[in-house]
Amino acid sequence: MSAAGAEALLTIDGVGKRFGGVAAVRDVSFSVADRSVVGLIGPNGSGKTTLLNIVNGVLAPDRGEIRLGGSATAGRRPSDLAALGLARTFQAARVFRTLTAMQNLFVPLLHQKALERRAAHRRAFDLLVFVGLERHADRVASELSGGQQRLLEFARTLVTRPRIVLMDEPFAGVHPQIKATLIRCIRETVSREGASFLIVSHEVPDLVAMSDRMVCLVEGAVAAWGAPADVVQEEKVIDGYLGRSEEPA
Ligand SMILES: Nc1ncnc2c1ncn2[C@@H]1O[C@H](COP(=O)(O)OP(=O)(O)OP(=O)(O)O)[C@@H](O)[C@H]1O
Repeated sequence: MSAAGAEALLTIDGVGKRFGGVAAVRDVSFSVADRSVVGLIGPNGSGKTTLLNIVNGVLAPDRGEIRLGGSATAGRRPSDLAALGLARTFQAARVFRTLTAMQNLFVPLLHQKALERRAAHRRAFDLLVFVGLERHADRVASELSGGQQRLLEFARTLVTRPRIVLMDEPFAGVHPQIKATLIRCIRETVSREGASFLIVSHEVPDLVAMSDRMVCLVEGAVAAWGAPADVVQEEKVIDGYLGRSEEPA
């Protein structure tokens, strides 16, 4: 059995990626279990987004393997991986700006042929209620605040009932109240829908509080992996990312 674990939903095993002379990701292994939240931390330029892009199928790794639900993802395009249950949110929220909040959820639902119109409408509204945007159902997405667009983007990822959601900096620049809503929605999606999350964030205390496992990358390599409270106390994580607080003389 590899260090990354045998029964995980997502397994990242010995993955590496170079851009010319830069080793952006170096021999990275960890896993995301079913129904769990994994927090991914590390300083700027440590390879977090590159790793998400590899998991998502946007970039091909130079070495190593990724398995989703037991199947190797090599050679699969992002759309194939989405069909296998992988969803993603981005640093800048991606919504259909000219559609209303309701239409943002309803339109992708209609593409799921199994759902008839009335059922799609009900599910779209339920998702709006879930993220607390029901009062804004008829507002065009571009008129929503940045934080509200982030909640809408999150609701959109749930439309397909993903098994795992990759999130890149979901809390950056977001009002504390919206952040609290997002954290509640993430945890409830784990418990209600059985989904898992891999979340990149610099908001370390929030990530420690909400994650089941954490991994820290420093210069593209895993500096620590394990229980959040342990990871943030690792020497390599303190030296490479968090720094030390001033101690009284
Ligand atoms: N397309 C690319 N071409 C060349 N170098 C790249 C490319 N993408 C990323 N890099 C380099 O790879 C390294 C890792 O970058 P990456 O964006 O993955 O880090 P990050 O941890 O996500 O950073 P941040 O926290 O600032 O978003 C950096 O040195 C970056 O400059």
